Amino acid sequence: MTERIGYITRVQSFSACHRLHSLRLSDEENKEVYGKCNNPYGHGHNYKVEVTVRGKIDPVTGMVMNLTDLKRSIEEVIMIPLDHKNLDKDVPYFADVVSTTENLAVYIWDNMAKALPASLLYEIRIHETDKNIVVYRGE
Ligand SMILES: Nc1nc2c(c(=O)[nH]1)N=C([C@H](O)[C@H](O)COP(=O)(O)OP(=O)(O)OP(=O)(O)O)CN2
Ligand SMILES: [Zn+2]
Repeated sequence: MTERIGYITRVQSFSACHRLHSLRLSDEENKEVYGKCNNPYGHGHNYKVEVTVRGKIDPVTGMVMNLTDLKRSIEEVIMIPLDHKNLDKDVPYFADVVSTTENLAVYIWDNMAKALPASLLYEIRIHETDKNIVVYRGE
């Protein structure tokens, strides 16, 4: 029987605040690079994350993986550590990593890759706003 490859995606929203500020730049350089997003009071987003896995459609179960299991991993990797948090202060990873959406995608990728069966994770897509979207595929 021909092997069929499928892609399945689960979408999860969460809210968090952050400030763009690099410890490797001076205060002046931070203002120059990040502009209003370097404001010391920070700002918030309603992030929308799409987690996509790629794999063989099992001929017996009809699934690439059970979406209920994907939902559980997303809860552990995204919702518990990130929802209603200050990314820079509450998430140790961002103590010395700038909380850009690119770096947030890398953080989610690394932790989802550990939580899912080997090689299933295909893509993390984050909508930071309606207009700003970041994609990371583990490269
Ligand atoms: N490469 C990146 N650039 C920027 C990031 C980022 O994560 N990666 N983040 C920001 C800010 O955090 C900020 O969230 C951008 O918000 P804002 O400019 O308000 O968003 P919009 O572009 O959607 O707003 P409009 O003014 O309505 O166009 C900045 N850069
Ligand atoms: Zn922001």
